[in-house]
Amino acid sequence: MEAVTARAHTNIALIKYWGKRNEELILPMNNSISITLDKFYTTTTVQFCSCLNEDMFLLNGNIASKEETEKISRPLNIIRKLVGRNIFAVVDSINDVPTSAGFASSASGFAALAAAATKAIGLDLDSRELSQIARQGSGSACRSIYGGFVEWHKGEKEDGTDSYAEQLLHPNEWKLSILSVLLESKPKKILSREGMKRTVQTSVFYSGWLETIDQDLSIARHAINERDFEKLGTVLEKNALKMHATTLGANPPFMYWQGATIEIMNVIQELRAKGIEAYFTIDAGPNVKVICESKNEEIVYKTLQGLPMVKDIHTCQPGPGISYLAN
Ligand SMILES: O=C(O)C[C@@](O)(CF)CCOP(=O)(O)OP(=O)(O)O
Repeated sequence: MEAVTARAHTNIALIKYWGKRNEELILPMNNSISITLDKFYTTTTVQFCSCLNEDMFLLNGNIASKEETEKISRPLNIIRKLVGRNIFAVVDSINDVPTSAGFASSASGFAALAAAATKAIGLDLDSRELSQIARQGSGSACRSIYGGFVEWHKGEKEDGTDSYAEQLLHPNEWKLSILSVLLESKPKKILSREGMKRTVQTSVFYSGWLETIDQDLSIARHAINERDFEKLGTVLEKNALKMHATTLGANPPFMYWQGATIEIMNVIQELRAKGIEAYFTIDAGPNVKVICESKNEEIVYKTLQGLPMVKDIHTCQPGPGISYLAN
């Protein structure tokens, strides 16, 4: 069977996915909204062969660990079931996501895998169907199927057939700047999957997260529709702070922030006090992503660049959804 190569880009959540209602099917407790980025992506080539008796996974040129291979076999098993064939594949993934960029490559990785593997086995799925396969690799991956501004619908059904992502706005429609600020920090100990599980199960603040998430989503949708940056920035910063507040109420409590994280948060709020509109968001780690309109990108960059705790800054804009490359 022919090899197929697909590319998918990383995304950054503006309204966070934080908590599952179903761990096995990776179904979220709430909708989330993200921006797919232009700079960082994964390129994945998949080739099925009846000559194989298990999946083989090459990650950045090296044979992947058994654990990493098991992770990619999950979506491949779904694809095999769709076609009713027990056929295995060679998966060759290259992440153009420098670890210094402060982004996880799982979102772009599972989106590229879903796109390449379905085509390689002879399926021709639409984006919504692809997002449901990517979702079962890693939740946030479903959003990377699309470019620009994307919403992941949590769905209500137990089987997850109504939990998929769709595009809210094309990447060329709103040229925001996203600055990923890499800070001097110790490696993070609690991965997002474990962090959100502990939070859902034990956090006294998790009910507050769920009570206000629909309002955050509605504000964000309107802000994106109206290209109202102040409205979007305000809600995304609040949403990130609420997400991280839930971790403090977990048992045992935990915190992704480190000293440098809080220093950057203060710098951004001081910039706003001076009239430079910039907002921050933070995921499951100490690094900060700063969002501003392109007209302010340079002044925000220069403000951050000189700070002692800043190790690296990568500037992105909204980017494309999946694409297929010639082999
Ligand atoms: O991206 C967001 O909405 C917010 C987060 O990045 C954390 F801040 C969660 C990402 O979670 P993910 O890695 O997708 O978890 P999985 O489904 O357990 O693989």
